[in-house]
Amino acid sequence: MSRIQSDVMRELLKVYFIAGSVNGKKDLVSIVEEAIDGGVTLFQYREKGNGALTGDAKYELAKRVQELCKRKNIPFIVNDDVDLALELDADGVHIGQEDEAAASVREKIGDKILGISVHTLEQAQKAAAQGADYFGVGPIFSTQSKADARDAQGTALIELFKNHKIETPIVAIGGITAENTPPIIKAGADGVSVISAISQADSVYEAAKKLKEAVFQTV
Ligand SMILES: C=C1C=NC(C(F)(F)F)=NC1=N
Ligand SMILES: [Mg+2]
Repeated sequence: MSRIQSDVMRELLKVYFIAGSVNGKKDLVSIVEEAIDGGVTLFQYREKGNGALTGDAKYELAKRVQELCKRKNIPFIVNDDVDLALELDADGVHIGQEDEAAASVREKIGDKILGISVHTLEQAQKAAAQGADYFGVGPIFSTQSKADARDAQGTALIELFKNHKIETPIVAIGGITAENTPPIIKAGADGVSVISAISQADSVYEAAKKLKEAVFQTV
């Protein structure tokens, strides 16, 4: 296996759904199935926040969601927990600046997908040098999903990266909805990632479908 091509990565990032057991109104497997049927292109298992699962319960749920993603041909990414990603043979991991160093994660995961949250041009340049396959950039708008989120930054950082000819695929995150997606894509993001806009929707299927339309209708 070799590292993912950036044009393939850009396609996967179009509608990137992120969720764990605490984010939805019903069981995670049903939510993820509906989201994928609605048009989600990539899934990240992020088990975080009050009441988040740990240990065997976390492993069992992750395995069930991974099996669903396999059936639906959607890559399965694990947030933060590199050991869990390796145990499951997940398709990749996503890490933040305060998680394990990117170089050592790349060492452990081989050619799997490595996503890194970046908040400055310097962090982006460093992350690219350490083998990031994509950047998570945000929060674009204020978010309810991350207790320790930084201040909302709008699309400024996406535009800065594009002006500096950063080649690494970029997915925006933070308070994103179908309504506020067009300017994010226009600013140069390859896709949008969401938690609540899909996981908290009355119709998960419709929310995913609307988000996909918002991304693909923005030229
Ligand atoms: C904190 C995060 C920031 N960005 C992303 C992603 F959208 F995948 F890039 N995932 C996270 N868990
Ligand atoms: Mg993290």
